[in-house]
Amino acid sequence: METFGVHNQAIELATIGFSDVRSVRYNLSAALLYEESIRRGEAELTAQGALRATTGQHTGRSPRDKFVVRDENTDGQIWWDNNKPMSPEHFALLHKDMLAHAAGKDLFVQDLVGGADAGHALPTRVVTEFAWHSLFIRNLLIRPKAETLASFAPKLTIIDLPSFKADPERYGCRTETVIACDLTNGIVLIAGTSYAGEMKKSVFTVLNYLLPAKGVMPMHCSANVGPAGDAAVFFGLSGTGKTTLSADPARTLIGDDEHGWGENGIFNFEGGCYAKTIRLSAEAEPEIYATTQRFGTVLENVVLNENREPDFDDASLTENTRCAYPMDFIPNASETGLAPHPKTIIMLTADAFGVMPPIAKLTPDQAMYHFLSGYTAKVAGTEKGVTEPEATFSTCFGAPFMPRHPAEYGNLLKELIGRHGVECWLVNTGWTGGAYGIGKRMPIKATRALLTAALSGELAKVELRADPNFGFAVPVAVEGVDTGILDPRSTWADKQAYDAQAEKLISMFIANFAKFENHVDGGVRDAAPGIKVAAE
Ligand SMILES: Nc1ncnc2c1ncn2[C@@H]1O[C@H](COP(=O)(O)OP(=O)(O)O)[C@@H](O)[C@H]1O
Ligand SMILES: C=C(OP(=O)(O)O)C(=O)O
Ligand SMILES: [Mn+2]
Repeated sequence: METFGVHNQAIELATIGFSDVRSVRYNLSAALLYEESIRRGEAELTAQGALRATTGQHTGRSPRDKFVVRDENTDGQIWWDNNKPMSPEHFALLHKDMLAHAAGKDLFVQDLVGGADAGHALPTRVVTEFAWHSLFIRNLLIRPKAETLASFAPKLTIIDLPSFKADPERYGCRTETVIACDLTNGIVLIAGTSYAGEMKKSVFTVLNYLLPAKGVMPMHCSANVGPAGDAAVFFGLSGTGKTTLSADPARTLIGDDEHGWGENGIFNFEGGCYAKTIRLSAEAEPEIYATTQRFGTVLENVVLNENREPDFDDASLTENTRCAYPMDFIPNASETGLAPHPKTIIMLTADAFGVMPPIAKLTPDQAMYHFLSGYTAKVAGTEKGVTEPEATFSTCFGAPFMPRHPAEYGNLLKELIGRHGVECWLVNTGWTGGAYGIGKRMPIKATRALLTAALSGELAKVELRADPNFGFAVPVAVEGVDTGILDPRSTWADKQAYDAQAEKLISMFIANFAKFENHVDGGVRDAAPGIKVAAE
């Protein structure tokens, strides 16, 4: 077996079961990974110097193909209603067959870290079949200092072999795609998908399992910090604006997707960002746009024209086009990934029903209600004639990544919000002036202006009114923002249609929350929508 690159000789791949691999390239830099990716025909250079790859059939995550090994350690810890169990025997067989599948192949290894707080860091080794996956994960996670690589000791190993097709009969999985997590031994196996996001969200899943046991709250959120040390976190499901809104020239970016909240404040799990690029505009998102026009960034499923220039309006491969870049490609990004205890929590939702106001102040009970609900709405987007949005309730704003019961995360968050006196806001980045199909998406400019006012403390001083459906407090007027958009009902031409839509959304919230009723106290139950109206 030929090996290249600096690494810990004591834990070469040969020592962890890869006996017949042809070559292993450890910790290659971006330039070398570009050369390897292009030479192998995995990816192409863009006109501006980014590296572009496509992923074939899978252009997003495969949550239904994700499994957690059920053993005596995990059995009592995992929320099995939300996680699919895999037997240790099935996992061992899958592991063995994947090791055998690697025979004769050239593999790539990156030794990286998940978790910027040294006290909670998870050294992670990522073994990939594709050179471009090696660059992706090198961009996304924290790169340890070069001089530490020779003694690197991973606590998590990810084996990512997209060309391995899993046999459901043999491994107890669902399709030929599988993401199998052995939380006890720190091994994640990824097969049958080339979507690079699976790797980063696997690290997140493992940290979401490990950290609550240490009293640290893991969060599916972006984070930034103002000049006065006023940190903010932005919870939200995919597409709600975590990445877009955390890139703010007036604030230092901490991270765009995954953070922990521990005794010293908040810390990024990652060392890079993974932004959506569909219809990306230089005007609305200048910092993110700039990352796509340079060496080092990975473009995933972005269509290139004949001059190899990206066409961000082309959704022919997927709506979920992406770019992946290290943190320092964003000007004003933190070098440490650390920030003080947050002053503000923003819960983002993209309400395609157009019912929710663009911003609302939440009491701690309302914050807990909305955290456990995890509401957003999906739009069909590409399907013609589909005007009806689909509600999604994903608890903790990230159910696919949460191995433990939501009450564990909820209780941790509640305690931290109380202890640090955190202000909470709900922000709707979705539709205004009608539901999807009739109204339009909230202008990014308006959302940014409202966030700036909330984060500066200015919004806490303005007059607030209670939303008749949800009970939370909505600003009546905000300087620099069109007053009309603050009251969603007033933006609808047809008020009866608004009321009917609101009623529908409320009943979905109530039906969804039934499973949490016995896990929360009366205050949180009373934060449900509709209740206030009925009582008055
Ligand atoms: N008002 C808005 N706020 C935030 N994003 C918006 C808004 N309007 C449109 N968008 C678009 O929605 C998408 C939000 O995606 P992103 O920030 O990547 O979400 P997340 O990181 O939460 O998955 C981006 O493509 C952005 O351009
Ligand atoms: C990487 C992802 O996260 P997000 O969409 O929240 O940015 C994903 O869902 O694949
Ligand atoms: Mn994101």
